[in-house]
Amino acid sequence: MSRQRIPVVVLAGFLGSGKTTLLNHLLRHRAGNRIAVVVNDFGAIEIDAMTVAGQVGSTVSLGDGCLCCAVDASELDGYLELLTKPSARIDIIVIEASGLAEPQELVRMILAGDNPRTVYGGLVEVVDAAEFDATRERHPEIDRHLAIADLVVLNKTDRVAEPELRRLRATLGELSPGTPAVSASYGRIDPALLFDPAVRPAGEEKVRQLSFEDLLDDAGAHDGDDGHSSHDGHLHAGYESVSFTSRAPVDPRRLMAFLDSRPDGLYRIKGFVGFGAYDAANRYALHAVGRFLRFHPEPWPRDEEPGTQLVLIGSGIDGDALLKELAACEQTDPPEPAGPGARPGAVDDRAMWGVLRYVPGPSGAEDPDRP
Ligand SMILES: Nc1nc2c(ncn2[C@@H]2O[C@H](COP(=O)(O)OP(=O)(O)OP(=O)(O)O)[C@@H](O)[C@H]2O)c(=O)[nH]1
Repeated sequence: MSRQRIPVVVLAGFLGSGKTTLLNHLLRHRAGNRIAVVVNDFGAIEIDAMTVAGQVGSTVSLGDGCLCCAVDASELDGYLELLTKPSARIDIIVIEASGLAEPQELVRMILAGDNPRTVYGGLVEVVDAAEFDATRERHPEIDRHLAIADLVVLNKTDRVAEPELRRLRATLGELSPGTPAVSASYGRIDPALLFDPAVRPAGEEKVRQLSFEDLLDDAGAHDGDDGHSSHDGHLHAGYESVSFTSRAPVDPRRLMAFLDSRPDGLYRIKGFVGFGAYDAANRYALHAVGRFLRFHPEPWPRDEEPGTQLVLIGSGIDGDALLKELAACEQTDPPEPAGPGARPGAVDDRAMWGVLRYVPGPSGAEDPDRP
């Protein structure tokens, strides 16, 4: 089976919105993952959490200044090359955009990069609930950042009363239509929004030292997350996850119609799709984050029966309705035959065109949905 691509997540937000706090939270709750962080300044990152765990092998500091100014695309590619060396065994890369950096530039660089081991993992925009109006006045460009975000984290909700939060959520909904927004205090979002628990070879798990994370997890059983009270919100609050499994082949046109009209709030879709006779040799790894979508065909593993397995994650989504819509994508009729002159039994290739549009080419396809 081919090695999974490493998601590169961009973490953005204005000065003091809580990016570092959120990053530290992810580092402590990384579910066995090795996270590489690319930051301007290590000052506030809990290096202890990384070194005691001994699981974050590679970290790169970009020196002072705005990330986008400091790094051109070829330099960023170089860092990503380093961090994605198989020997580093990194599972996810988080790039913290400095307060003033234009996240759009960074996202473009990642999408334009030609590293076959990475995949865009989404732009997470952290918003300070208490300072949102003032920040918007000083930095109107925040509207632009929100418009291209894949996930909005409305942070510091502990500092704002519920009616005000409702107003903020409504404003975010207008500025970033369709983008899921999760509320948080101290950046405590569920890491499952961004990455999956690591699946490691059995031997490797045995040699893993007791990590800081394990200790925190033990403490968490008594004290609640991060030592804060557990009364102010369960980690899983604010989003929903549903799984779809089917042995029936999926109709490519129907699936594309479903994906093209995927509902507001559906943040991630991941898994594998089988298109039956339309491509019997391959399964298609599906990776969607926000409006970004990719398919990666790969041969079916020898011991695996063809089928489709997808996980959908979002906030404010109707899980049952989504599962019904996916079930309606199953092929009910025999595949359309190819036109006259084709070999007997051949199916109509055109059915797959919509899917193939999202398969990266040899030079790494630009996302058709991005400006
Ligand atoms: N009350 C409250 N304070 C928070 C929350 N999240 C972060 N803070 C505090 O806000 C301050 C700024 O948080 P950081 O995580 O450093 O913010 P940042 O976005 O990384 O800041 P820069 O790196 O300066 O852009 C710190 O003092 C945090 O402890 C929250 O949800 N509630």
